[in-house]
Amino acid sequence: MEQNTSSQENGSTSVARLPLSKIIKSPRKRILVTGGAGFIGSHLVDRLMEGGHNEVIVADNFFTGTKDNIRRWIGHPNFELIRHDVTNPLLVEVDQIYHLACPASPIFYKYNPVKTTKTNVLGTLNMLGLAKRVRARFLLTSTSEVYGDPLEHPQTEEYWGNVNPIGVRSCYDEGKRIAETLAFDYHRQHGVEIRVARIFNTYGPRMNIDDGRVVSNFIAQALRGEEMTVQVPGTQTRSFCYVSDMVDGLIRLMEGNDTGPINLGNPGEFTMLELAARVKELVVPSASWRMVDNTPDDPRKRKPDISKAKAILGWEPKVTLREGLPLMAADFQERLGLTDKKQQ
Ligand SMILES: NC(=O)c1ccc[n+]([C@@H]2O[C@H](COP(=O)([O-])OP(=O)(O)OC[C@H]3O[C@@H](n4cnc5c(N)ncnc54)[C@H](O)[C@@H]3O)[C@@H](O)[C@H]2O)c1
Ligand SMILES: O=C(O)[C@H]1O[C@H](OP(=O)(O)OP(=O)(O)OC[C@H]2O[C@@H](n3ccc(=O)[nH]c3=O)[C@H](O)[C@@H]2O)[C@H](O)[C@@H](O)[C@@H]1O
Repeated sequence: MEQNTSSQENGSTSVARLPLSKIIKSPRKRILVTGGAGFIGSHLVDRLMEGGHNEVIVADNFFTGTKDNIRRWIGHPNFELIRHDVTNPLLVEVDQIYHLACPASPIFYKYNPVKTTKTNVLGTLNMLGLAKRVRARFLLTSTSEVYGDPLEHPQTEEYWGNVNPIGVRSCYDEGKRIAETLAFDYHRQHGVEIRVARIFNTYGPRMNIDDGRVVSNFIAQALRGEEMTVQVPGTQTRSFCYVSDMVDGLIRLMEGNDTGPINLGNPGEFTMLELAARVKELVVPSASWRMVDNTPDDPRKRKPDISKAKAILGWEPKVTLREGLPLMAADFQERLGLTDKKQQ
C-alpha cells in the first residue's frame, strides 16, 4: 500500500534542517579519515572497517601515504578512497571526521614548509568547515610537538609549551598549535563537537621505510647492514607508543565525551642511544651505530603524562618497546625482501 508522504514532503522546519545523515537512519556510521593512506591512518582504517559496522571514506593526497597501506579495503562496498588535498574544500556526508592529513616526519614536513603550514591551517579549516556543515564530530591528531623543547617534564596537557615560532620545525609545531586553536574556536563559536589528541612518537608496521623518523631509520639501517645514525648528543629522550595502542586511544577519544586536549603516548622514556641498543639486542645483534649531526631545535626530552587519558578514557598503552620493535622489524624485513638477520 502506498504511504501518505505529504507530511514527510512538507516536513517540519526542524526536521528539514537536519543533515541528511541524521535523517536517513543508517545502522552504520559514516566516517571520513583524512590522511588515511598514511601510517597511523591506515591502521585506524583497519580498525574502523573491521566488524563491518562503519562506512569509511579516506581522503589523501598520497604525499607520504600510499595505496598499498589500504589496498585490502579497495573495492569493499563500505570503503571509498578519494585522492584529495585537504587544502581544498571537500563535500561529503559523514558523522565523524578523523583529521590526520599532514606529513609527520621532520624530513617530509620540512621539505615544503609553506605547504605544511597550509595543510595545517587551510586543511584543518576546511575539515572543521565540513564538520560544521554536516554536524560531524571532528578529531584532530595534534602532537607532542606543541610542547616544543619542553621546560616541564613529563608534559601535562596544562603545559603551554616552549616553541620557536620562526625555526625550521615551526611549520609543523606552530601549524598544529593553530590547528588546535581553530578546533577550539569552531567548538566555542559554532558548537562543533571536537576531540583533540596530542600524539607522542608512534611507531609500528607500515611506517614508510625511508620516512626519516628515528625508529624506522634505526630498524631499516640495522636490517640493511648499515650503521644506525644516532644524532648528537644521543642522550635526548623520546617515548615510543606502538600503533595499535594509539589507534585504541584515538577511537576511545572520538567515542567519549571529553574534547581534550588529551596526551596519547607511551610514558616509557628512552635516550636515542638506548633505542639503538634495543634495536641491536632485539633486531640485529651485529648492528652498530655512529654519531651524526643533529638538526636545529630538536627537543631534548619528551615524555607524556597520561593521567588524563587513564582517568577519562580508561586508556593506557599495553605494548612495550621490547614487544613492539620485533613486530615492526618483521614488517620491514618483509618489505625490504630480506631474510631473518637474527638467524644469520
Ligand atoms: N606518528 C607519530 O609519531 C605522530 C606523532 C604526533 C602526531 N602525529 C600526527 O598523526 C597524523 C598521522 O601521522 P603519520 O605518522 O601516520 O604520518 P604519515 O605521513 O604516514 O601520514 C600522513 C598522511 O597524510 C597525507 N597528507 C599529507 N598532506 C596532505 C594533504 N595536504 N591532503 C591530504 N592528505 C595529506 C599523507 O599522504 C599521508 O597519507 C599526522 O597528522 C601527524 O601530525 C603523528
Ligand atoms: O611525537 C611527536 O609529537 C612528533 O615526533 C616527531 O618528531 P621527533 O620526535 O623529532 O621525531 P624523530 O625524527 O623520530 O626524532 C626523534 C629523535 O631521534 C633522533 N634521531 C632521528 C633520526 C635518526 O636517524 N637518528 C636520531 O638519533 C632525533 O635527533 C630526535 O632526537 C615528528 O615530528 C612527528 O612525527 C610527531 O608529531
